[in-house]
Amino acid sequence: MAGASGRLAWCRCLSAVRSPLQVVCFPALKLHVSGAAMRASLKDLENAVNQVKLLKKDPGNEVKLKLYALYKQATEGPCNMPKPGVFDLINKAKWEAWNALGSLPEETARQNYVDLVSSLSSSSESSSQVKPGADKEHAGYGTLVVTSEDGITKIMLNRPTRKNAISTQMYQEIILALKAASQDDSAITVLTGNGDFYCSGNDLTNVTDTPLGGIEEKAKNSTNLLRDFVASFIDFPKPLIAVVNGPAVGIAVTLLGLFDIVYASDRATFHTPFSHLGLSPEGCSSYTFPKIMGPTKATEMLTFGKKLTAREACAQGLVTEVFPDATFQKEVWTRLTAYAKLPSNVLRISKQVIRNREKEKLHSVNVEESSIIQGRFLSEESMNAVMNFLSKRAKL
Ligand SMILES: CCCCC/C=C/C(=O)SCCNC(=O)CCNC(=O)[C@H](O)C(C)(C)COP(=O)(O)OP(=O)(O)OC[C@H]1O[C@@H](n2cnc3c(N)ncnc32)[C@H](O)[C@@H]1OP(=O)(O)O
Repeated sequence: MAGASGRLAWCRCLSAVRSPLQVVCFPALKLHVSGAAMRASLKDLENAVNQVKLLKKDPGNEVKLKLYALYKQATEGPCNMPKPGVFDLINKAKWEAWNALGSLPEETARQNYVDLVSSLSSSSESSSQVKPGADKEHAGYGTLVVTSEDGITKIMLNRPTRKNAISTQMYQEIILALKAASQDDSAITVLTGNGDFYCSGNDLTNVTDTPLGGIEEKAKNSTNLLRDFVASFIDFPKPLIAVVNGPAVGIAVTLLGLFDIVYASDRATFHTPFSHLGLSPEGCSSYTFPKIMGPTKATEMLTFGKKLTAREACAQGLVTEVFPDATFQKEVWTRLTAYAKLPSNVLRISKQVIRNREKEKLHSVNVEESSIIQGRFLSEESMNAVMNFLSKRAKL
């Protein structure tokens, strides 16, 4: 079906995504998927394409890429183009957006396109009037988008082209964002990812900025950062909710044991390949995982790197509830908005009653895990694994 409609979409996107710089600079939008009945027709798709032209507000390049990818998937099926070269940034971004949809059925892509346009149209209509409670974006973050609205502070990991890998800057910004959220007047705090991944874990290029003190100093700095980062989750005083919008890897998975609720799209997977990377468990998972799922299931994940589907993770208690990807955002945010209306002081007290007696233990586990991993950072296995990834010889 790679006919005129496909070529039209390509041209449309070429004019929409003007420069790679804009892809980075436009603020990311919330992609609320409407819960409209499934099965948009071809006519609905055509109407939605026309509606895009009438939007009053530029939706930003992230959304345009998403629209492009959904349109291509809806009209041509899974990505059928060769990956563009590294310097062809615009076409590479488009290719990645389309390719990320994998084997999503054409009808689902069509429905998602129509839903996305309808959510953009309604937000574009209301954006001309400043209404109370409208999204308030917190300034000053380079790797996150942090917003507060309707009693919810949302911390969104925002490096979608790196699958939201956690760079050194992102570790530091998450610590700061959690600190700020712990003191703001929101009732609950949510961590989620922008794009098709929740988070691909530690950014493996973090090791490349070795300080003057050499790799020993690098290992020490990384360990201190890891310990402080995990401590900020242990100490977080209000309900902390993970909205796992896609695959999660490494530290993004282990930390889930410190969250109060974990909602996952059925597209999400949970993978902790520490042994493959020459590393040892962190994020207090050596303690929380055996408690959550029992020691043998924890060993399969943490020692042998077994990757779980969202449904498996839910059956094992790591995930609270799984939602179909097509309605994930709508269902989860509807539920969270209702939860956030409960009295915020009671939510805080309730969390602390449930969690506080474990806090001391968790801090001591964190210190112990961090000291063990410091040795692992310097091991030959770990360095080889990182080098293999960086030289593109290995992927999980
Ligand atoms: C403070 C220290 C803490 C230390 C504790 C360690 C904790 C951990 O989290 S261990 C786990 C670390 N994570 C990984 O090993 C994941 C590595 N990434 C991958 O295997 C894959 O990228 C993937 C499976 C996550 C996704 O594959 P795919 O869908 O095919 O997408 P790409 O590989 O093309 O990714 C796009 C782009 O993003 C780069 N990237 C993805 N993840 C990472 C990462 N974790 N670190 C650095 N870079 C990452 C990837 O290299 C691609 O870049 P380009 O090729 O330049 O486009």
